[in-house]
Amino acid sequence: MCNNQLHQFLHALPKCEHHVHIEGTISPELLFNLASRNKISLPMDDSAFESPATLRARYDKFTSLDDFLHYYFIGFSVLLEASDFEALTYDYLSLAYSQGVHHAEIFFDPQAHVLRGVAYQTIISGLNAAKQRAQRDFPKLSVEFIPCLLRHLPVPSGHGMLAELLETGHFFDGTLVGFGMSSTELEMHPSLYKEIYEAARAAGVANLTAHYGEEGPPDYVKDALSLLGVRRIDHGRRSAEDEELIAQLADTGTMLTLCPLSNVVLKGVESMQELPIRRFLDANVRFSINSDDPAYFGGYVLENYCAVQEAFGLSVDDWGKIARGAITGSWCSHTRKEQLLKEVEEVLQQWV
Ligand code: HPA
Ligand SMILES: [Zn+2]
Repeated sequence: MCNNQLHQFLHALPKCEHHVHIEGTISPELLFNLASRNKISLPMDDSAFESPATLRARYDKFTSLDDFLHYYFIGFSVLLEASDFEALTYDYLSLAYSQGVHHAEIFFDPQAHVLRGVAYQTIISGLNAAKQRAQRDFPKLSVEFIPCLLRHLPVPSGHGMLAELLETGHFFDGTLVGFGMSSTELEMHPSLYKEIYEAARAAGVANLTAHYGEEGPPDYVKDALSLLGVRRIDHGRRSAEDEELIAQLADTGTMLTLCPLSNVVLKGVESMQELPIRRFLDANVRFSINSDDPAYFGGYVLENYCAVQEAFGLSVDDWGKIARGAITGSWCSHTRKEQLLKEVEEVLQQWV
């Protein structure tokens, strides 16, 4: 945990999380428990799966996004029942709330679950049950869900998943707040997904996002904006390498959902200090700070805030700018944004 004198302030500051994969919140202990309860066999030929301790030790040695994804997809194959998704989501929400998260937009990967025989309805009923329980228990918390397409699967499978999601009507009844895309990035150019995003837009899904600029070059971010019509970029870290793109992001108010600990653990950067946090702040690029896959990357939202503070020594004014930007970039109602902004201003006033 952060020893910096601003730790208490960062804890108290109402935070928005826009980039957490619910499947990335499974601890090694829970993973082994669920594997045993649901009779899912873990790979016998990988010594990392000998015990929770050996698995956790393997997480310290990730070499890249794809190296992590290999473990992430095996890890979430232990989720079977709606109650598994409910418990995972409720536990994440209670931990996030204890760290001062007041608005959470949670990713999940329906395509991979459906392909291994877990119905979309099973997943969503678990997520919804957790949301209802959390909103009852944590009155200052709002929760939204965003399904992500997976780029390592064939493009036609993505078309099929979008069609299934559209048929449920869940984009228009408050169940799903937007539509995203994740998984492997290099060589997965946005042009491959143009028709899928066009179909989503044509059906009336306005809140579109995609993971780009995590490992891929700034051109992927530019092309995601122009070809896919995304309103937000998940990660977007490498946008800082292109001055024109920085200006475009600032002018359009496009939010980047940065994941600092994730970038360090997956070796996108050698150290936290290499992240373009100061550059984005100075250029008025809106961003939020997020945990991505907290069970794998050594920290939830507050640990990410503290790590950024340790590396950059930001001021209360800087954090005010980050907090307001994250609220403005959230996918919630105008009224909810006003509430969140009020809560942030109350905390900021105590610290000026
Ligand atoms: O950081 C990520 N990047 C891409 N796909 C992912 N799926 C879970 N986490 C990630
Ligand atoms: Zn992610």
